[in-house]
Amino acid sequence: MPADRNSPAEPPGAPAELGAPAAAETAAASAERSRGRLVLAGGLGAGALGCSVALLATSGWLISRASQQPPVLELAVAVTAVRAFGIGRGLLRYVERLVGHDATFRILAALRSRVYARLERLGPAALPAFRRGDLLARFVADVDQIQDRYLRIRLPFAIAVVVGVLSVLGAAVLLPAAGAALAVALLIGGVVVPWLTVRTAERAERETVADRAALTTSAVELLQGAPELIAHGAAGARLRALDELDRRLERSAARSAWATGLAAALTALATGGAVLAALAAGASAVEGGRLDPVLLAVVVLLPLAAFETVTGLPVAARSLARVRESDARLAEIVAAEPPVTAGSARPDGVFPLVLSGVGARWPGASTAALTDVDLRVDAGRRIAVVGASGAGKSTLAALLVRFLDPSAGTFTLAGRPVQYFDPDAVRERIGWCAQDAHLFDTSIRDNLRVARPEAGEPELFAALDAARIADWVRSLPAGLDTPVGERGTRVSGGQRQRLALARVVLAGFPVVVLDEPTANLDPPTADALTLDLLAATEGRATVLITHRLAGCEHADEIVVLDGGRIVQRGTHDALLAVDGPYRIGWERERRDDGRFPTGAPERVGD
Ligand SMILES: Nc1ncnc2c1ncn2[C@@H]1O[C@H](COP(=O)(O)OP(=O)(O)OP(=O)(O)O)[C@@H](O)[C@H]1O
Repeated sequence: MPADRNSPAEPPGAPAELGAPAAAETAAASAERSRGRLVLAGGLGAGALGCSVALLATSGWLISRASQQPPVLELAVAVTAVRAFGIGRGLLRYVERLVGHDATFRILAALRSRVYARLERLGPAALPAFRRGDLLARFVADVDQIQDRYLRIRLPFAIAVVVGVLSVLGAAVLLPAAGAALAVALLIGGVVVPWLTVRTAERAERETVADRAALTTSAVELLQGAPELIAHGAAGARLRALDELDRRLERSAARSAWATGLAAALTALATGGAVLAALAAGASAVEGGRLDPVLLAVVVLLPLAAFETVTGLPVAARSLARVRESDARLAEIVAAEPPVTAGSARPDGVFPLVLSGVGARWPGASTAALTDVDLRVDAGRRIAVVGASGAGKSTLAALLVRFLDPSAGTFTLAGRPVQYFDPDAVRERIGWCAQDAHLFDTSIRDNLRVARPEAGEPELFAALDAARIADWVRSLPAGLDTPVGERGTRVSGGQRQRLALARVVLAGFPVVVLDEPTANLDPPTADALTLDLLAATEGRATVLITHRLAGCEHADEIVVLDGGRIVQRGTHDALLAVDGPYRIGWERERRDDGRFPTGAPERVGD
C-alpha cells in the first residue's frame, strides 16, 4: 500500500487480524471452538468400527462353537453380544455422522464468515485482483473443500489408529504371529498405500482444484457476457474454450481416479495377505495345540473386519492435496492487503468533512488517480464534482465512502483523521448512490429495506415520492412487491436509478455521494433525474459527481477535475464568467443537446 501521510501512527482499535493470517489458521481457530464435538465424533466413530470388529470376531466364535453343539446357555452371551454389536455399530455410526457433520459445518460456517469479512474489507478497490467467478469458486468450493480435512482426513485417521491398535492387540492376545501379521498389513494399508496415493495423485488433485476454479470463472463470465457474445457471434469460440477446460478437468479427475483405483487394489491385496497369513499362522497353531480350534475363525475373520478401518484412508489422503490447494487459495484472500486502514472508533459527527492536499492511487496502479485535492463539506452544502471521463471523479467518491485510503494529504471528519474510524461506521453517515446502482433480485420493498430493514410502508412511499417514482410503483399491480429481476433487469435504467435514490433517501445519511447517477440515461431523462436528485437530497450535504453540467447551477460549489487535479472551482455564475473548462463544457453541452429532439422529460419512472 502506498505511504500514507494521513495515517495516524496507530489507529485505535485497528483489528489485529489485519496481519494476514493464513487460511489454515483461520480454519484452525474455528476448529478450536468445535474441538469437543470433533473428539466426541472420533470416539463415536471408533466405537462404531470397534463394534464392527467385535461383531465379526464374536460371530466367528459363535458359529465355530455352535458347530460343536454345546448347551444353548453357553452361547447365550455371545448371541446377545452379536445383537448388541450389530445394533451398536449402526447406532454409533449414525450419531457419529450427526456429531461429525455438525462440528464440521460449524467450522465451515465460521470460516465462511471470516472469508466473507475479509472480502468485505477488500471490496471494492482490492477485489478486481481476483476474477468474479474465481472469487465465487474460492468462497464456495474452496471453503467446502476444507470440510474434508475434518470429515475425511483427521477423523478417519484418528479412528483407524485407535481401532487398528486395539484389533492388533486383540489378535496378538489370541495368537502373537497373527497380531504381527495384522500389524504389518494394517501399516501397509493405512500408511504405505495412502502415502503412495498422495504421491501419485498430488499433482492431479492440485490441477483438479485449479481446473474447477477456471471452469467456474469461465462459466460465470460466459453467462454474464452471453448477450454481447451472441450479438458478436463470439459465443461459439467461448463455448469451445469452456469445453476444453471441461475436458482438462475430466483428464485430471481421471488421473486422480486412477490413483484411487490403484489404492483400492493394493488395500484389497493387503487384506487378502493379512487373512492368508492369519490362516496359515492359525492353522499351524491349532495343529501345535497353541490355539483353541474354535478361535481359529476369530483369528482369520479379525483382519477382514480390522481392514474396514483403513479402506477409506487412501481416498482421505488423496483429498489432502485438494485441501492444501484450497487452503492456499483461501490464504491468498486472507493475505490480500485491505485498501483502507480501519480503526474501530465511531464518528459522532462528520462535519466538517475536509480533504486537504489529498492524493489517491488504486491498488496496483502505477500513477495517482487524484493529486492535491482540497474539499470541504459542511452540513447541507451541495457540491458538484465535474470533469471528463477518467478525470478522477469516481476515485473521489471511493475516497469519501472509504473504499480507498488517501495516499497523500489528510482526510478528516469533525477534525479527526478518518483512519481512526471503522469504515462501516463512516459509511453509515456518508451514503453512496453508485453509477450503476445494484438492485437485488427481489421485490421493490426488499430492495428499499436494504437501507432500513424496519421501514414501514409510509416511509417507503415517502422515499419513493422524494425520488419521484411513487406514482409508478402505485400503478403496478403488485405495487411494492413487484420483483425487479436479477440486477434490476425488469425495470428501466432510469427506474433503477430512482429506486436506488429512494434507497439512499430512506437511509437518511447526513452526507450523500451521488456518483454519476445519470450516466447511462439520455440527456432529457438525465437532467430531470439530476433535478429530482437535488430536490430529494435537499438539506443534506451532497456531493454530486457528474459528467453533465446541467443541474450544476443548483450547487453551492462546483469543482472541476482534470487529470486527477482540481483545475477550477466556484459557483456556476462565477465559473461561467471566466474563460475556462467549465464555460467551454457548459457551452458545448448546450450546443450538443440542441442537436437532439427535445421533449418534455418524463418525471415519473421515465
Ligand atoms: N477500481 C480501480 N482500479 C484501478 N484503477 C482505477 C479504478 N477505478 C478507476 N481507476 C483509474 O483511476 C483513474 C480515474 O478514474 P475514475 O473512474 O475516478 O474517473 P472518472 O472521472 O470517474 O471517469 P468516468 O466518468 O469515466 O467514470 C483512471 O485512470 C482509472 O483507470
